[in-house]
Amino acid sequence: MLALEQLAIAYGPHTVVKDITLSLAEGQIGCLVGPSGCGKTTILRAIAGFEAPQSGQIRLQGQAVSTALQQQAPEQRKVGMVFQDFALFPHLTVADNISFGLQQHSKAQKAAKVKQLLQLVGLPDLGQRYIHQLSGGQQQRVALARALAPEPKVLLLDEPFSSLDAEFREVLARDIRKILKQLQITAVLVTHDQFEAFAMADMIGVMQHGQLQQWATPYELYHRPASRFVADFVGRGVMLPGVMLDEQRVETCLGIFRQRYLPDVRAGDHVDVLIRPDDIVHDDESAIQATVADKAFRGSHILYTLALTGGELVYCLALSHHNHAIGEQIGIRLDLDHLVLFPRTLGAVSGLN
Ligand SMILES: Nc1ncnc2c1ncn2[C@@H]1O[C@H](COP(=O)(O)OP(=O)(O)OP(=O)(O)O)[C@@H](O)[C@H]1O
Repeated sequence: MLALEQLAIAYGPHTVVKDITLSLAEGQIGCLVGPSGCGKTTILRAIAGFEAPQSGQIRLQGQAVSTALQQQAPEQRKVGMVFQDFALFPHLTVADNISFGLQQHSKAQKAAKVKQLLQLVGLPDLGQRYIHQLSGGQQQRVALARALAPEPKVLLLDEPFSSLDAEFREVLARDIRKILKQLQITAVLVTHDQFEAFAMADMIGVMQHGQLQQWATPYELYHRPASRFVADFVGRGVMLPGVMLDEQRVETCLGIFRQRYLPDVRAGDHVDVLIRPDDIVHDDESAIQATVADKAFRGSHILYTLALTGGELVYCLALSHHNHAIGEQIGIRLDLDHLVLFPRTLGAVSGLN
């Protein structure tokens, strides 16, 4: 449905998007995450038709719409956009905002469309309100309805939730995902917030310096990060130092772990093993003791920061009835489903994020 093939985009002499290849099937939701300035918005603008490629191409429904030589005009692409600041018209009602892009439709068609979309975004009774009479979340739903009104094939969402409260964002992201899935719309979301990406996306692309580091499902990205950068950027975790005993076994201060297929490592190599908070299990029976250095209450869980006897810090996600005070010693064991490790290179830091 949407394919970016070896896409590069430059502003003057600076190539800010480099060799991006990714694709989404019809109805799939993709998400681009990465540090500020890594090129996420530039990619959205190129898909919408506002930036021309330096090389490579963009295909929509099999047809090349952007190449270095030719550009289909933005209004012919059937691509809708939802922005961070909503960009709604304050002097128009909700209904008029939604029907704004439907100039060629009759009054009755517009009214029917507005009614259907208000229903879809969960605001059936708010058509006659003005924008300032709505909450931030309601405004974002109106912005979504307005973008959906012309029935786009692809919807682009640029940090659509960033002005909303953190706890509310994930809920809205889930709701919007349901709406997009119901309509089978292909969408690309740009966000800084990985939890928003997890809540909404089928596929996530992690970008750094204009390049795509990994394009994978949220599960794969979290459990099988392709690089140290992705491991650091997505989810919490620490890198625990280890030494390879042979090509399949690594020794760490939490024990010896084994896996059959590991990257190119040999006996004696120094590595960093990625440990997620859910890999560390609180176990009173365990001989391995750790000291609670910090704790964060998360409702059903407590996220502990634990100091191991050698001083290394790890996270542990424990059910919240396992309530321990800072300074207390608790038993832990490592429950690794699979090993993610990276060869230790000069300058690599193992630490918390
Ligand atoms: N119109 C422009 N002219 C020149 N350089 C630009 C222009 N727009 C963006 N850039 C540069 O291109 C790079 C990528 O910008 P882009 O807005 O795509 O990043 P981003 O990942 O979306 O960042 P953020 O998360 O901060 O929004 C940045 O270095 C930015 O300064």
